[in-house]
Amino acid sequence: MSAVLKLDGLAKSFPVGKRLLGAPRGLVHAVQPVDLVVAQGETLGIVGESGCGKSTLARMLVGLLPPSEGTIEINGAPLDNADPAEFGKKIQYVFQDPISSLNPRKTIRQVMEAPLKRLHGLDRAQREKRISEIFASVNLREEFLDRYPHEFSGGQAQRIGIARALAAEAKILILDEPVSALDVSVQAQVLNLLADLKAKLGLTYLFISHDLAVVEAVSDRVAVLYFGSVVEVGRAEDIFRAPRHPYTQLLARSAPVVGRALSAPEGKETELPDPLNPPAGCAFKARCPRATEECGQRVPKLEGDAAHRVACFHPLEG
Ligand SMILES: Nc1ncnc2c1ncn2[C@@H]1O[C@H](COP(=O)(O)OP(=O)(O)OP(=O)(O)O)[C@@H](O)[C@H]1O
Repeated sequence: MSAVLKLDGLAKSFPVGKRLLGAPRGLVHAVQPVDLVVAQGETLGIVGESGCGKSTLARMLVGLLPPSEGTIEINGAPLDNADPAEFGKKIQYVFQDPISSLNPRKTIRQVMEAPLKRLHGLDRAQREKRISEIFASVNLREEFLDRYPHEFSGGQAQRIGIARALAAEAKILILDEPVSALDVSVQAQVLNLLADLKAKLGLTYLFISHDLAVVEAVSDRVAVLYFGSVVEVGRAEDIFRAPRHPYTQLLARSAPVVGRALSAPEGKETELPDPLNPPAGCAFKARCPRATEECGQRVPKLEGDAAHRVACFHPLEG
């Protein structure tokens, strides 16, 4: 497996309750040190409930947030946080709601031209040619180029979001809930388009979603996030059919229907722990049917073979 993306101890904490002078009142550990390797051409799904750190992880990966710790490597070279253009050529972000991520006063042509000028220094004729090619590849008509973001339906807007990401010529796309805001019929079209583009252009995807059915359908492997940590990672079919972490099992049971959002699973407690006062030991123990005293004493490490790793002292048989 050739690793195209490698995260080493990548973590983010936010100081909260900052006083004018002096130290903050506390730290929210939004993402605890994460180690992950993504292979060339792979789709890695990232699932977890609201608040588990998905967006924070995604924003670090595209250089929108500096990590507190750890490194991001692409093809063996660490990314330099101080050089956003370099980031942009390697990793791009596709937002859940592309319309609100676009400047409402810019035409789609201006939106598309920006990365071609800034990242690749193309002249006008080269830009026009490239935009035509990209628009054809995402099945958008060129007459759309002179319109403004609000003039598009959800599905068209998401194609524009994808087209903009492709303009940077990055080979890794972070897809953050890319179809969650779309009707189910349009979701399928956008997912098919993403699959075609991946095959044609040799892309690698990180697909973030709280919709387990979608993640299962598109992912080769899946990482399950809980309270800022990866608690299980493995092949998609193993994660959903033979989960080893009790949290993954609860998730899989709580979202059996296509398109159904991942709701807080039923357990002893349904709340995530307080991020300002994280519990000792395993963060899932208060909700876990298998918890023992040991779980309150130490934090379980992500262990297992390369194909399937789980952070649990009492994993299921799978
Ligand atoms: N700028 C910030 N300052 C303080 N805390 C933050 C900040 N951004 C995120 N957090 C906290 O970090 C944790 C992870 O948030 P994050 O938005 O990454 O989760 P998420 O899984 O993407 O949730 P959602 O699906 O609701 O977007 C949460 O406890 C959140 O409150």
